[in-house]
Amino acid sequence: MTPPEAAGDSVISRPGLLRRARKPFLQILAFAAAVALTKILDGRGIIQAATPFPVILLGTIVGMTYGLLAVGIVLVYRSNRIINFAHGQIGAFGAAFFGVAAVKWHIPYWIAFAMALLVSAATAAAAETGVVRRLRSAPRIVSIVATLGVGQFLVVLATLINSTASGPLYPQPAWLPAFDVGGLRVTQAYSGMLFLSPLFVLAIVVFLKRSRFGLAVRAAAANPESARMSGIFASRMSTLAWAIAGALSAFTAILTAPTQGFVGADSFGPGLLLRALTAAVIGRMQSLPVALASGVGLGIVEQLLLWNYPQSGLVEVTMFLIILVALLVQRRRGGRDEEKGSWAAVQGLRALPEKLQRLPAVRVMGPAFTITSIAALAILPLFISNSLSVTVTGIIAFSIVGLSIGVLTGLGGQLTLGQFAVAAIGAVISFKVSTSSGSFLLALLLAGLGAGLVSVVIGLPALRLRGLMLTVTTLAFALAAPVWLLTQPWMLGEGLDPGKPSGWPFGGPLETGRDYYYFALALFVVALVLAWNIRRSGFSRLLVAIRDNEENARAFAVRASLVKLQGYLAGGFIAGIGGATYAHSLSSISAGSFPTSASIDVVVMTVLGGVSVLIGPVLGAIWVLGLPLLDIGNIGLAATKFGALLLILWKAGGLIQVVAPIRDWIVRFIARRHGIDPEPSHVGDDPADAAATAQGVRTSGLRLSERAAASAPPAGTPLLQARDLRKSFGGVHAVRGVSFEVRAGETVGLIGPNGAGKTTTFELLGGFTRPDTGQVFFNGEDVSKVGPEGRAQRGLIRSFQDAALFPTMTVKETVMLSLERVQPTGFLTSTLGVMLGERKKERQAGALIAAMGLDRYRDKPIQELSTGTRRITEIACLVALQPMCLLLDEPSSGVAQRETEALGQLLAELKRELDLTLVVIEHDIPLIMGISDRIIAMADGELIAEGPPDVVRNHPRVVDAYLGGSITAIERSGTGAASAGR
Ligand SMILES: Nc1ncnc2c1ncn2[C@@H]1O[C@H](COP(=O)(O)OP(=O)(O)OP(=O)(O)O)[C@@H](O)[C@H]1O
Repeated sequence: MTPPEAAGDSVISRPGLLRRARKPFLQILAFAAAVALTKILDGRGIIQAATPFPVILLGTIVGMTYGLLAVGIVLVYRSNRIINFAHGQIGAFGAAFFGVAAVKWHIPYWIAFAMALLVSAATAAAAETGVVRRLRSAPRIVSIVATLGVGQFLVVLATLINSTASGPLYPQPAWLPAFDVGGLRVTQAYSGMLFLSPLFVLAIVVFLKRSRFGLAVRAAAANPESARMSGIFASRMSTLAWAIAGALSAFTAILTAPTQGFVGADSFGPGLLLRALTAAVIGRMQSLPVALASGVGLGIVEQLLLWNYPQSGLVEVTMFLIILVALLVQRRRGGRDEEKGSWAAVQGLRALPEKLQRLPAVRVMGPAFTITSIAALAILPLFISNSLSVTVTGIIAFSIVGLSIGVLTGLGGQLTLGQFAVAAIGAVISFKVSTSSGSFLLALLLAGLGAGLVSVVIGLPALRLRGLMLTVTTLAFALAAPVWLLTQPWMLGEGLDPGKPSGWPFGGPLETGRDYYYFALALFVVALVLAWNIRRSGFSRLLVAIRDNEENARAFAVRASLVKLQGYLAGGFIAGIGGATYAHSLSSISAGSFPTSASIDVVVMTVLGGVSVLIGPVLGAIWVLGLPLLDIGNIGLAATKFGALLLILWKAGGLIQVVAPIRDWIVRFIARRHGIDPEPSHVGDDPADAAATAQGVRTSGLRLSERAAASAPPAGTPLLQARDLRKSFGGVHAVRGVSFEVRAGETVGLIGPNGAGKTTTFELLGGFTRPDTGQVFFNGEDVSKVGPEGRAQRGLIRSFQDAALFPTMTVKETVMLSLERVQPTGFLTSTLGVMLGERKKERQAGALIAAMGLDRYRDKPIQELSTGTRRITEIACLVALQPMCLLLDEPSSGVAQRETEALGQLLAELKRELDLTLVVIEHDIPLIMGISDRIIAMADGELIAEGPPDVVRNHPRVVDAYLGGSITAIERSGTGAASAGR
């Protein structure tokens, strides 16, 4: 086991004066660069006049607020790996409380101040325990959407408790000085920001660094698992981190309140959050001081821009660009801060067992439901007014954009918050093309393609860095689009009439709301078919595999980056169609038609409906946009605003989880009428049997018809070579100059105590980690610069210690995924619904599953299998991948002791059947000694012995490395794994 990358390095003290001095030095340098740049721009007349000092001072003060908020965002991110969208509102709520305490109850300023900080801290802690922690088994995006709900709730609550004390009426901090600098009046509140903020952050840093709690908070954030093992309650520490963040937010809000007009919903909405997020991103979501300093820097940049170009929307664009650049220059991070597939929690409809799926009555259920719904939609205009048709058209357009989120977020697992802005691009293109060419069909096609390309461009920076980076870039885009991009004269300018579809095949312009409604409905059906094609095709398998376990997908030769980009393209295309549908329904469109809130609403809507199913976004749109149409007054509003939050807390998978039992009930009814047991045997913890599998392999003649392109070299020739590989993680030298060679047809065992560097060596061989120095040769080719998927493509395939595979995919889907190496799925054919080769893959997967004795589990999701059965499934996948050389990482881990002998037989059988070369890491000494031709032993990152099992077994350095004990004794005791270092 290797520990997760230590998060939070930056506040943990680092040795060396130079290192410690580096950051402030860089900050001073950046400040000097900014001043120099200002001077240069000034000299060239790009900046209007010499920027007065007060502008910079104001920037510093405002920047402090961004910095403080950024610090809170980083704290929360480090604890739960989520972005808290209620962060600003939690502070605003504290500020509202402060208003009441200081003004109504006449409590002295600083006492009320302390009380307000406590209120916000408690609110944040409550949000963490009541909402975020409840949703911890669901994907992070659900928690994020829930924090949006918490934010909305708090805004309403804040307005309820305090609607009087705001703006100039709001108390200024007592005892602090107020003075003038040039034209700027530094009020008491500004003084507070300027002088108290650094002190407050300093106090927090000292608390985190010096106190027992602080240490625990950092330890829990860096590695919850090991923190728990050392007796720290990780969850309590994360509550504490939220509480600190809440207090910080209140601190900011109370001091900024007197400088603002009214502390309303928008004052703490996405705009403010984006500035804070930008600062947090520059701090790599890790470092508190860098986040604070960046916030100040951004404040100065903002004031400079506003001073020189008032009202131009340049601030948002600059933030967007800064985020892009900050992400692009950041080093690729280890993927270990990823969540492990928790998508099952939002699964809407469980896959039905195959024999049920085959029943005609069950088969027609889906299409019958869809056709009935569309027929109902088609006759709807007959019963509603023309203007209501226009409103319903809007719902349809939102649903189309929602479908695109279903693809990107539901399948791809990437949260996008800028999809309505992407839709806006589609709208503009559709307007331009239709007015210039007169062809609405061409306009729609180009609208989709253009929006798809924009979506790819926004996705690019987030491609390298996993986690929530797409969320950040897309949010920035959602903010920059309406205030700058769309207002440009070459986009929408002041606003324009988008025109109604006319010409072939529409006939005259679709003037009435009803006519247009049918057009929108037709586009909805097109988008629905596209999204459906994607969901049922091999392409969705690729997306889901990457979402569930990117590393493993790449080890299975899936080109993760390409697939993600294709996902962005497909999602963008559908959003573009949605944007065009929306635009032409209106009589005039402007930047204001595509507000940031629409991008966020459409995500909330999709998650609310059910992100994991096709119709989720439609259900969500009906709830969020349809309910308020009913004449039920505030109930409708309450249902959409707070109902959303409550619903997600109740069913993380959204509305679909509420209606799913209806489908299951109907299916059970049909099954019983056909005499089929609807609940097939519960096989979860009854593991597949390695001995039976070995027998199956022996008798089945496993070779699949297609062979991978490259053929294996003759036995005995060098196949895999490691040359002087070195890798350090910080101060840990995991691998120190390892060289060895594996010849075709060999089985090589890699042994060594815990932490010897075996897994890291595998990562280097497989291309998952770049070596500091050294090379890897495979089949005569230097593959050192080739990524894992490229190496897998060439036939060098690795397995993982935990055999986690793809938690939400079924055994059949997983095996079909591994057939992709030899029979790749086409992106275009998938989206167009041409399911070439799917049947064949299904047949081959079926045969392999049967040969491996996995028939009982074929429709079970991987996460419901025992480790032993997962191992066998993994081996089935490895066979389907048709490797030349297999790197197996502890194949016996999780397999019962009595099964390991059979496992050895199984591996030998596979090797013989498939002409494999094997490199195996094993702690089970009898097993590895039994199957290997040669053993390589490692300790402390170095190779300590190499040779036939008998020689290595008695090698003094090997004996020494195994805790000074005798490896033969370990072997005899039969508990190799336990005593060899576990
Ligand atoms: N990403 C990483 N960040 C920091 N340290 C790491 C990382 N990966 C590995 N290490 C460290 O490198 C050393 C070698 O780890 P590695 O997992 O390769 O050993 P191993 O022999 O495979 O051990 P095990 O048998 O427990 O799997 C360990 O000290 C580990 O803590």
